[in-house]
Amino acid sequence: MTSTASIIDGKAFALGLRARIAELTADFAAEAGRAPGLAVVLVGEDPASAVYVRSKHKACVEAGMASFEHRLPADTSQVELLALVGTLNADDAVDGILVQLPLPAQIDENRIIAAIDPDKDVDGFHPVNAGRLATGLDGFVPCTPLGCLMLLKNRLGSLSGLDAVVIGRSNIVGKPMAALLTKESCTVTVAHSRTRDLPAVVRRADIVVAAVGRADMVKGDWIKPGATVIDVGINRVDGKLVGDVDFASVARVAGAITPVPGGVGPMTIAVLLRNTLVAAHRNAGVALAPDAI
Ligand SMILES: Nc1nc(=O)c2c([nH]1)NC[C@@H]1CN(c3ccc(C(=O)N[C@@H](CCC(=O)O)C(=O)O)cc3)C=[N+]21
Ligand SMILES: [Mg+2]
Repeated sequence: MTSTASIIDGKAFALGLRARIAELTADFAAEAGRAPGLAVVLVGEDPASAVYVRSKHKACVEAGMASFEHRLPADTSQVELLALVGTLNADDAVDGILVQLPLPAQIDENRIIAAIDPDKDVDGFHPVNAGRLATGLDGFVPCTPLGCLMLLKNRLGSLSGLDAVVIGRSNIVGKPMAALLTKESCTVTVAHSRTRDLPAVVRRADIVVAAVGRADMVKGDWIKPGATVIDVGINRVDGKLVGDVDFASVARVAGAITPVPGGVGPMTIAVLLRNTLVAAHRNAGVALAPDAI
């Protein structure tokens, strides 16, 4: 007999979150006399990046936030981009700054991230925010892992004591995801390209978060029956979007699974709005209840 996993509808969850954020945005605007503002910087013409930037802009406007888009040519120098970041850091209408990655080869991404005011770093990529997360201080948490955590808590309630395996160790997803799950009292394993017998490691997990960037890598026979599987992958194969998880085989074994598209991706954008709203409250000195979102 084959069972079928529940589908975790990230798109629906994200829409609910965005509606709640829109309400809180209106409250903020009434109190502060201005809308929260997000600046998004896109360097070059990468079509996938242009699509993401457009959906971020649309989500911002729908939530009642101000969206400032800056499109720079592909041959922009590092000095020019640093100057723009400096201008945005100093602009009181800008609560959050997002510089779309990847950047062209002549620009050092780490230099740009380090130049963003940590208190406007709504991506949570600045080393100060990574350090705050690692040490349990308030700061900005990267949008994708925080979105994954929200889906997990919505599905499972308490995560305390669960075995979690994060596949991938990037600064953007794997490392912050592991930190968040550790904070939730999971027993966390970070697996990666050098992990020996990855299927055996994944088979121990109650929670699997796949963030490796390899289409359909995680197979059904790696999954403990009933496990919750979060697929962070966004791979384009023959013009189609596919995750890091082989959905067909894993859905027969898992208890719940996120689809691609419609799973983690929409949560990333909703959390970006959430972080921008939090930044606006901090920058304007307006209180926001800790459990408001
Ligand atoms: N500084 C920076 N911050 C980012 O957060 C950032 C970035 N750079 N560079 C690129 C990645 C990628 N990313 C996604 C956002 C939304 C979807 C999303 O909404 N995906 C939809 C489908 C989109 C489609 O069909 O192409 C879904 O999964 O259902 C995906 C990916 C944010 N990123
Ligand atoms: Mg992000």
